[in-house]
Amino acid sequence: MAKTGLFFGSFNPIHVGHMIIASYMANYTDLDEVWLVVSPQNPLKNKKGLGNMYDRLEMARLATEPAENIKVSDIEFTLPQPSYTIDTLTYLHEKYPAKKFVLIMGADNLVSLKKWKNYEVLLKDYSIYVYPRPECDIAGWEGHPSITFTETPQMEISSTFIRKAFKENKNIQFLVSENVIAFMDSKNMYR
Ligand SMILES: Nc1ncnc2c1ncn2[C@@H]1O[C@H](COP(=O)(O)OP(=O)(O)OP(=O)(O)O)[C@@H](O)[C@H]1O
Ligand SMILES: O=C(O)c1ccc[n+]([C@@H]2O[C@H](COP(=O)([O-])O)[C@@H](O)[C@H]2O)c1
Repeated sequence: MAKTGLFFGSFNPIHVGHMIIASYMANYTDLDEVWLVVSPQNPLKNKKGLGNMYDRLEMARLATEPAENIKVSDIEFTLPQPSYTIDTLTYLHEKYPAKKFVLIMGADNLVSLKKWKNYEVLLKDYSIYVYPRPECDIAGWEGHPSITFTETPQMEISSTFIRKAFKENKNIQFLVSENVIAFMDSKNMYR
């Protein structure tokens, strides 16, 4: 059964930090592929400054185009908003019965997982691959049967940083793919 890792995010825009994680999970774990699931709106985040979801999807597609085992998904675009991960997983499970879905998340998300909708069901029914984030205390989660801690390399960068830098006309050449920068320019995004 194909094992597919799901990496959820706003990707506003996608940056090298996201790409390192997707690439590590797709090539250095037992996952066969990774899907970047573009969230129309994160249930715990403010909508202000959020780029159009189709533009965010296109940027994620452009950035991952060269990687055969990384794909992008717009599955949450048609589901009720804000998108709760458990609802998306349930939907995907029904739509793709031949795939085994694994949730990918940062240690920062693990710390707040108990605030997520139906997190007990999520932990009971799905495996979660966790990548490290600085200063995140994962105490209490060690040895949990559904959780695998990975040694994903870390790159401290955020989309917020990228949007600000781009607005100020600073160089983001090695932080965002060239074709994504061209797309942001052509659409006059984040200015
Ligand atoms: N540099 C990074 N290293 C590891 N994980 C990251 C990094 N940046 C973001 N993530 C994680 O990737 C997922 C998707 O991120 P998201 O699209 O919300 O980006 P972000 O860079 O945190 O955005 P923003 O700055 O707009 O809040 C989240 O779980 C987030 O914690
Ligand atoms: O399901 C939930 O209750 C829930 C609560 C917060 C976040 N999420 C998911 O986690 C993803 C990453 O969140 P964040 O805050 O680290 O960007 C986000 O895109 C959502 O899909 C999900």
